[in-house]
Amino acid sequence: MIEFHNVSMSYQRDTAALNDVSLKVPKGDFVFVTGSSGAGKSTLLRLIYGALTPSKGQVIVDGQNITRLTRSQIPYLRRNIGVVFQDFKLLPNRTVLENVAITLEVLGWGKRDIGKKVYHMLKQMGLEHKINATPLRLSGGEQQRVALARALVNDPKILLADEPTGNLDDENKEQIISIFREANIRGTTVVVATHDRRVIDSSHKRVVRLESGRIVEDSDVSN
Ligand SMILES: Nc1ncnc2c1ncn2[C@@H]1O[C@H](COP(=O)(O)OP(=O)(O)OP(=O)(O)O)[C@@H](O)[C@H]1O
Repeated sequence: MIEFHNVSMSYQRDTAALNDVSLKVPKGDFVFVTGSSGAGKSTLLRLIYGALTPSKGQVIVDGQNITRLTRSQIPYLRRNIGVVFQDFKLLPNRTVLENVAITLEVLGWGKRDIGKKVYHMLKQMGLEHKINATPLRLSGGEQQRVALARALVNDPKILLADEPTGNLDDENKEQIISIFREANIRGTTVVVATHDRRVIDSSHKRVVRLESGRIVEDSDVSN
């Protein structure tokens, strides 16, 4: 589903954010990417959804070499990828319902189907009573669940999440991780960047550890 072949990425000359990274994430896998601040976790995720192109090497996502995609092809790649950003990136002046509906509007869904699907998704997230609230009136955990609902509402092939449990308490963390697990059981390939040791240890999933832009540990023996 996701393949990195000798990928290097430099934002500035002479400093590599990723250095000769090779990695395979098969369809249906669940992987934590960990490492200290600045290790390259966000860079690795950005390369998967085509926000960056590698300075060297190839990135293959869902059979497509993203290095070769034109700018106009990137939105088509992203239709299959749900992304949860470190800072949520919710639209502050839109309601919870509108924030989640955007994913389906972009895909051209009809209004009635959007309403049904979004309500169902928000109910699953325990947010049905907040559909008309705006994000600033929500707690951090609730905002995170709205961001997750937006990323998952179209059942994407891939879910990418950057530090999704950052400022959450244990109860909220557990809730977020179980949403990832359920999406994974439904067939979504999940890649989560986190430095949260407790979340990783309690999940018993594959762990890829980066240090200074290189993979220094991969718990998957087949890689
Ligand atoms: N937009 C940018 N311009 C220049 N350098 C950048 C940029 N984004 C990241 N970097 C550098 O690339 C390296 C990897 O950064 P990245 O954000 O991928 O790390 P990270 O592991 O996600 O860190 P964190 O846990 O703090 O989010 C760091 O040295 C960082 O300073």
